[in-house]
Amino acid sequence: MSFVSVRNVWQRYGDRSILERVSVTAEEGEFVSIVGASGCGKSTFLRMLLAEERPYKGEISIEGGATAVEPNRERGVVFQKYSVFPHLTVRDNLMAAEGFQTRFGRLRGAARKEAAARADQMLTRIGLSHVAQQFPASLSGGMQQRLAIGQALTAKPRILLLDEPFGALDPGTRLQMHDFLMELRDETNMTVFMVTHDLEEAFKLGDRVLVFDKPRWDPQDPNVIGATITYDFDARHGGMPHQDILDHFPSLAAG
Ligand SMILES: Nc1ncnc2c1ncn2[C@@H]1O[C@H](COP(=O)(O)OP(=O)(O)OP(=O)(O)O)[C@@H](O)[C@H]1O
Repeated sequence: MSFVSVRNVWQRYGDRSILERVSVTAEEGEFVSIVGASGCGKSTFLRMLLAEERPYKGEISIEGGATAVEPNRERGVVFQKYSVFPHLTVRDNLMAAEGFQTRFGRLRGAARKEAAARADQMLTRIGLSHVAQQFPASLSGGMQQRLAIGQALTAKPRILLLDEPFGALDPGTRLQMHDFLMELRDETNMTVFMVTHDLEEAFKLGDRVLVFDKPRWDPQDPNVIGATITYDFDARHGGMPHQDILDHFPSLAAG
């Protein structure tokens, strides 16, 4: 039995077909990168893994059970896009992520002190110690992204969903965050699904790279056919280099 199993999943909004016949499995600890043209349903796929929305058709299961009825951190699925709370300071955001791991969602006494120490360590690792007492809205886009990643990672989820997590970062910070993510992944054996528009990043970080694309076009009505997984590349052991993919799928370069 696979850790994550997606079986013949379809999604529609009104009369628009977004995804169709999506089937894929992932083992625990796998890092799955997802690429594809803009608007082809990659974020929709992540939202269904989170159980934020239900598929129109088909089934998604995690460890053999259905995904949660509602987004639920206790199930161990965390989406970096939604993790930051605007009414909490940067430091409290990291503390709050730890709180989700406790049964009652609140840390007390010694546990709180230890969580505070870990939050401070995380602040150093993501380079936000100097803004610990500020609110997220006062941070730059790149800093907000770092906070979201730090917060999602603090929860040590079993499944981490990342939607273009490094998009707003300068190249140096981006490389640092890559290293940081890989370190934490090794420590926790979490399973990661990451959407990115950067093919090089997809192949560098991923064990696999899934390509979402429309298998065919209806020129009369482009909305009638949804996207699906057209390729599932092995990115380890010298899997197909991303340059070759660019040659085959120039549309991916445009993102
Ligand atoms: N709740 C919704 N209701 C109606 N349409 C939606 C909804 N969510 C997404 N869509 C539409 O579904 C399509 C797929 O959106 P989605 O965000 O999943 O694509 P994406 O591949 O992640 O795109 P991008 O790479 O640009 O982020 C888009 O055309 C979007 O406008």
